[in-house]
Amino acid sequence: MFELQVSEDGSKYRLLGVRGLRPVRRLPDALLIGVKKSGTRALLEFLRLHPDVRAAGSEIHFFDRHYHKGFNWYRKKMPPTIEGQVTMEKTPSYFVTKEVPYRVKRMNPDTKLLVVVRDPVTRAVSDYTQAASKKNKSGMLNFECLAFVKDSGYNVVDTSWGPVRIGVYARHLTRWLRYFPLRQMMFISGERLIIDPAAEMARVQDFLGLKRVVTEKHFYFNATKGFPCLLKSEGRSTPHCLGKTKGRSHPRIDPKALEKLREFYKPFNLRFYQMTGIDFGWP
Ligand SMILES: Nc1ncnc2c1ncn2[C@@H]1O[C@H](COP(=O)(O)OS(=O)(=O)O)[C@@H](OP(=O)(O)O)[C@H]1O
Repeated sequence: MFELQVSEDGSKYRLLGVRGLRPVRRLPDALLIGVKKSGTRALLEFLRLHPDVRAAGSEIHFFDRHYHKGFNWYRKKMPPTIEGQVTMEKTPSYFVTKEVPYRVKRMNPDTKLLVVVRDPVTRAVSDYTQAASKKNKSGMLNFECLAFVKDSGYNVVDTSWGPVRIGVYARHLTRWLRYFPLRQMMFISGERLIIDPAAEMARVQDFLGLKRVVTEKHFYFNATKGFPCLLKSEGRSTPHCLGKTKGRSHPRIDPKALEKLREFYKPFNLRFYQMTGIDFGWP
């Protein structure tokens, strides 16, 4: 029951003690790969309530931006864990970045992959709302101008615009399925995560092989915020909600533009339902 660990330079051996009792930084067992603006922060915060889950707090962007720094750099960004605990990281851009599936497979072909998805139309509006909140408002075109090709009268969707492109989930998933079997991926409805977080958490904990510790007793619905919030969590004795950048009010968008965007997404959504075997029920 003693563990030998190779030191950083690979030359010396050190006796660590009883296997698994000393917390060490490990590469993630599970990744929350997306999708941006679908509820990824909420899911990660809910998972962190579990004593057997340890997750990096911020988005590390290893597989899309820092890959050249190597796996050891990435490992050092992870929280220390003891054996049996699940190490996690979330970076929502992983789902839509071409190179990422291959790189994750190289790290560990058994990595479990979690994907939160939300109606791509509201997701696009949420993405736009975030971008607009960062810019000075006068410098930002309105949603309708950005989502459609100029002078097309809402008839041609601009698929090169990030907030639109990200929502074509079937296309991104096709890439992941070249490297990972579907059974290694779990899809979580962003809508259900708001309506019934405990039920979604039960499924997620099962998928990760964890005891169902996070249950309805951890949540309450905060009517002012309009979202489920947490009754208690590690290091906090008082109830709290996610920050004010989560659950922003969205601008009014021309209903005709929204309708056209819904039409655009329909075949991709149906394809996504077929691929995952889940009907997400988006209008
Ligand atoms: N419990 C709870 N509290 C607050 N917000 C919640 C919650 N559950 C899901 N959501 C939805 O999460 C949306 C933000 O998604 P992400 O966390 O994935 O955004 S990000 O990609 O990390 O920026 C955010 O989008 P907006 O409503 O557009 O701000 C929320 O709708």
